[in-house]
Amino acid sequence: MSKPEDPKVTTSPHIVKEEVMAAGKWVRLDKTTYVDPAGNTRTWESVKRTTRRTNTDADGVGIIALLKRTLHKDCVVMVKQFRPPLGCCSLEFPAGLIDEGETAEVAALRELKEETGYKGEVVGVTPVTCLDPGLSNCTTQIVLVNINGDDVENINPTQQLG
Ligand SMILES: Nc1nc(=O)[nH]c2c1ncn2[C@H]1C[C@H](O)[C@@H](COP(=O)(O)OP(=O)(O)O)O1
Repeated sequence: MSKPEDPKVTTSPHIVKEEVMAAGKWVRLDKTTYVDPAGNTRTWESVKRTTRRTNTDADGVGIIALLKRTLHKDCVVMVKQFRPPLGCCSLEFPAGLIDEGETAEVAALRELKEETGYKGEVVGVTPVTCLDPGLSNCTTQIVLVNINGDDVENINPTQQLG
């Protein structure tokens, strides 16, 4: 039993090792062994994407795109798509993985064009965020984009999905 005069043990939490439990083409499941802040060695089941590019901290981008047109209220552009992990359609911000050599800004404009047909202009980018850190190290940057809806290129936008 510790006595009041005992020095308090402090530990910087850290990873000890990661073992692959299952691996697919897009994601893998790791057993992560780590030391917690109290100094206890524990394990955690962690999901990781296999596709993260070199020289980037973010796996993907989410795009908040504002469609601006003369004599119209501004609209936020959303996409509806079937999401296999959910087993149903999801209404969501346009999004996608960052390709090799792309910045978050470049990836955002490419994904916006592919998913909505709109040509946009980047007006802001967030730092890297992790949306579900208890499950996965998957990270995202949110990119803010304006779309000039009066531009002739944006009058009849067409998805360009592969
Ligand atoms: N977790 C995934 N499982 C898959 O079987 N396939 C996946 C996963 N994540 C991405 N992909 C595939 C699906 C697309 O062909 C490409 C690009 O995806 P992304 O850029 O993320 O675009 P969205 O489908 O709009 O998210 O990767």
